[in-house]
Amino acid sequence: MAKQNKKKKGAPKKKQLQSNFPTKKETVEVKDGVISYEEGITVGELAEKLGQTPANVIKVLFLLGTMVTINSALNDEQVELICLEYGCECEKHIPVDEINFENIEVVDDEKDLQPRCPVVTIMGHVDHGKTTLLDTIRKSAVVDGEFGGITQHIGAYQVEVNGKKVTFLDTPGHEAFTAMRARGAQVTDIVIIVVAADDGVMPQTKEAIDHAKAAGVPIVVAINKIDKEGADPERIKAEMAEEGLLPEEWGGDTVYCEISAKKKIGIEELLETLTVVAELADLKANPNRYAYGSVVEGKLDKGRGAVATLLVENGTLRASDPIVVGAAFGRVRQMLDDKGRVIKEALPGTPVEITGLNEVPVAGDKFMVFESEKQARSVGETRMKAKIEKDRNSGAALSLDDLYSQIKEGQIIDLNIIVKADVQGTAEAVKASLEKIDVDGVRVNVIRSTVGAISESDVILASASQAIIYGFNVRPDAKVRSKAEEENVEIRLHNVIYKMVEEIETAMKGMLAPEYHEVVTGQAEIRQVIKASKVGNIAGCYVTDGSIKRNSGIRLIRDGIVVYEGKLASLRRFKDDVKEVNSGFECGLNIENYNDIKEGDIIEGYVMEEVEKK
Ligand SMILES: Nc1nc2c(ncn2[C@@H]2O[C@H](COP(=O)(O)OP(=O)(O)OP(=O)(O)O)[C@@H](O)[C@H]2O)c(=O)[nH]1
Repeated sequence: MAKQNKKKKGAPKKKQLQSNFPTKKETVEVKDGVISYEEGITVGELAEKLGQTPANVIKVLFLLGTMVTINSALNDEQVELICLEYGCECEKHIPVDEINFENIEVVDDEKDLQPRCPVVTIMGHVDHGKTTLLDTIRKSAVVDGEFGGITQHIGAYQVEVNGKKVTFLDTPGHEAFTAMRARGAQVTDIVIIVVAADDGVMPQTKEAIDHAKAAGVPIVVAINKIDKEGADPERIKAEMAEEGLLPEEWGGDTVYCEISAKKKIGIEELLETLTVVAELADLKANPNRYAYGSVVEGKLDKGRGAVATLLVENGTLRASDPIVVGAAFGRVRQMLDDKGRVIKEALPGTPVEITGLNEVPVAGDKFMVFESEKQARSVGETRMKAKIEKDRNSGAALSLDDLYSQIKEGQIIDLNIIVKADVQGTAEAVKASLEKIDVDGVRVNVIRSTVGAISESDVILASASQAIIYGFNVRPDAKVRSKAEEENVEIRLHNVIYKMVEEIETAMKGMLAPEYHEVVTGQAEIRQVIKASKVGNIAGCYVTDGSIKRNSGIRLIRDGIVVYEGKLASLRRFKDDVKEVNSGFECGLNIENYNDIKEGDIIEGYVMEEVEKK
């Protein structure tokens, strides 16, 4: 026993981690003259596929300055070079299991399993006290003096009850729960259904019961607001019993706790009950494997880029792990726990916030850690392509300008739209407003509505489905803009929903005749921030694209998000005021009435040009 206690807790070394994928090799269809290979192919294996001796293959690489042996694993570039030498094409094969990792069934050996903490969701009718209960529990967990009581919102948090951890999903209500389940993510182990003692079983209480039952998870009923006058817990029990949740004391098997979330009555008992229910559920996981799990929340952060809250379901997640999350990929750059502390590893049942992904994933997406970054990248890219393919909406679409002429021709037109916004709420609001547009002959299809900067994958999807991209408080960078030009994809940028709707409606009615339209003149990158007492912060910039004009409008962009829109207060080269600075030159500038600039920010200049009426 003593020996066990001494055993170092936490995760084993990387080398000892188990893979999440079955080891059996798939049979791969062989095409003439094309060598199919998988990640980690060795010199010997490739030689055999090419019908060469390993010595020949070793020689090819030797002549290129690389020493290998028969058992060395080759990277993609080396495989390509060798195949080229023998006049063959090569094609990397990624096993289906890896691409569709949602479907793999990981089976752990009983001996590897260790108890893990439960994940709890709180559901119940409006105003019955879900949010108050979540807050009270969160605060109850903060030990005096610990981190000054600071907790950050990452979508989930953990508390400790008698030395055992319990994870709470921080989004009350069953919408989040259902959305996750609809995406195949069942992360909740226990559901607390909150019922107000002075109210009773209401429609959403019933819905919550249905959802919990459908998910097959244990239910704990929290009768809340027992401090209130008119509170009648016995009546609640009777009403809940009618819904099939017979209390233990009445001979059933549902545990009831009487609490006041506001007055902090019965909270400890409720938490203890959760640990007991969790123990009965015998929740276990294997920390000795590569991590996988689900996304609780995804967002685009102004300073940190794509940020995701992940819940580790099995395995151990560690900083710098190569990871695929939904269709995004990257390396876990920074990993924070729910208290905002940087951590190096996260065990099963733990919620963490990570950065380092190339796109923002959505709640319910699955994540999987891979053994190499290259593997993560190829799986991520394949999944992105598949996602684009899936999102692709058939049907002809068009640019806003020629919408009317097509409507006049009497065709029913599909106007495909991709919405990108800085926050989830806006993305949803924009999507909803667009879908409400009602003009004869036009069907508005929002084919993608996500949070994040406008990316190349959006342009590719737009090009494939002839869609228009609408950006809300987000901007394409120069690379994305040139890709859009190349693909003839229209990107329209707005920050007021009704104006966007108006624009589309007028276009539909054939009245789209903008007097002016915006032309981006160029972009500059802030390389240095110089503090000057009189005029505020001066941005030392390098013009990366086009030109920046003294009199133009400007936008300040940070990680693809517009943080400010306004005018320049000055534009200088060395000590002289200038009218324009071209690409490849440095300049100093400051923004009228705005000081919060940072190194790495992008200044985008634009002018309004009159458009000839057609
Ligand atoms: N007296 C009393 N009031 C409570 C208690 N718990 C919550 N309340 C109050 O009830 C109201 C609703 O509580 P919320 O926690 O916002 O309820 P909710 O279920 O999260 O509501 P929605 O987010 O709208 O679904 C608030 O005014 C709370 O202060 C309690 O134990 N006793």
